[in-house]
Amino acid sequence: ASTWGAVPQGPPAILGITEAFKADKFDKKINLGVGAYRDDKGRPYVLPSVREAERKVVDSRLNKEYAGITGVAEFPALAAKLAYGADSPALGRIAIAQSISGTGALRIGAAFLQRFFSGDKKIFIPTPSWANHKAVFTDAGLGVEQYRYYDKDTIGLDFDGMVADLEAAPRGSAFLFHACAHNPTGVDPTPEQWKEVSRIVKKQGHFAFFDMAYQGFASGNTDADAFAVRHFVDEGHEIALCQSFAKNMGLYGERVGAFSLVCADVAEKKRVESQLKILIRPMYSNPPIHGARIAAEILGNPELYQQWLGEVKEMADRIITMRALLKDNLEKLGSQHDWSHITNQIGMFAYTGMTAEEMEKLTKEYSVYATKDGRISVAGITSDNVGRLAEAIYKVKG
Ligand SMILES: Cc1[nH+]cc(COP(=O)(O)O)c(/C=N/[C@@H](CC(=O)O)C(=O)O)c1O
Repeated sequence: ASTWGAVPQGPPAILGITEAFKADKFDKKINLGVGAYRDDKGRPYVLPSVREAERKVVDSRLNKEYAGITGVAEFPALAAKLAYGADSPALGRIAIAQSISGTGALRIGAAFLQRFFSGDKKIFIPTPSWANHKAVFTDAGLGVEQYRYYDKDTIGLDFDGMVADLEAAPRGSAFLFHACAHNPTGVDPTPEQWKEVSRIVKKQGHFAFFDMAYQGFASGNTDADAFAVRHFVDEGHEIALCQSFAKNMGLYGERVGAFSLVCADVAEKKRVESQLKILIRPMYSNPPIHGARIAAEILGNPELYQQWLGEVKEMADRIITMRALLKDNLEKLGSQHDWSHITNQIGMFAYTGMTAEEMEKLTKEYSVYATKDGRISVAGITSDNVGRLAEAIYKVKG
């Protein structure tokens, strides 16, 4: 038999939708499957502040030497300031390493838990969660369990179910929380609900593991989007945090992110950071330098930082406007459904509440491409296609 004769064919990944979209010849086809921002003309968007920062980096004619294991020197501390707040008293006791974007941060965190977590080597993730979460944690050797999160009847948060599952889990369990812009539902806890979750997590001695892939991109305000993370730290939780700069800086393919652990004190932070290095070195040794230099240039340069804040708010505002336009168009067509979830939800995605069959019809009959779970990437909606999208949804669902 051949060397790899036993290797089975795997199922198509999420990117299967993009292939089908590309194959569709209809000139008014709409792609709502891709998890990346698009401008109002449906094009990928390179932020001007990123272009400017990149020009500065290139003009500085830096060498191409290895970064340290924890990344481009000035980047991690700047990423921590963005997430935790420049004036956070915790900054000095946070162990942090640059990562290969958000996925890489999740993988470092999963591997660290697998190696050092004192509780059960498993993590509770929301139902539903990002399609890749389960595989990242499982491949790192962690068990994965679910907690209730989305309520399909209200197309909102099943807060009572979430609380019940937090209470029912064994003391000292690890829980994954989406810090803002929950993927795929777009449904976030309110600040009041986050305060209640923090209280229960503390009471149960649970460990809070945050995935913050959309800071600034959700509400348009980097501080507002970091509320949950900062509240938990203020309440004394020693959290884990995964950051991605894919969406909020549009650095998708540059793979810029960070993984951090809030420690008890500086001595613990030093020990933890030493173990992060021991874990990262055999994983990929050290991270790519170009994207992190761009991000550090933006985060470290006051003018560029202000320019970037404006641009990330523009992206968030366009998403918010498209949500409102879609809801208005559906109502103008005479749809009797309550579509308020489309504008109540936040971030890149909207959970329409449509069934797999309805999503199938949207694709087959109207060339609207999206995942079967009813998730649409709002970034794929433009002023030009929102009318046709509303008509398609109205014809399929009424
Ligand atoms: C919640 C969440 N966490 C982490 C990531 C990883 O992003 P990275 O590019 O590694 O920084 C993504 C990406 N989500 C979109 C893209 C993808 O699936 O890869 C998506 O849901 O389409 C998330 O939605």
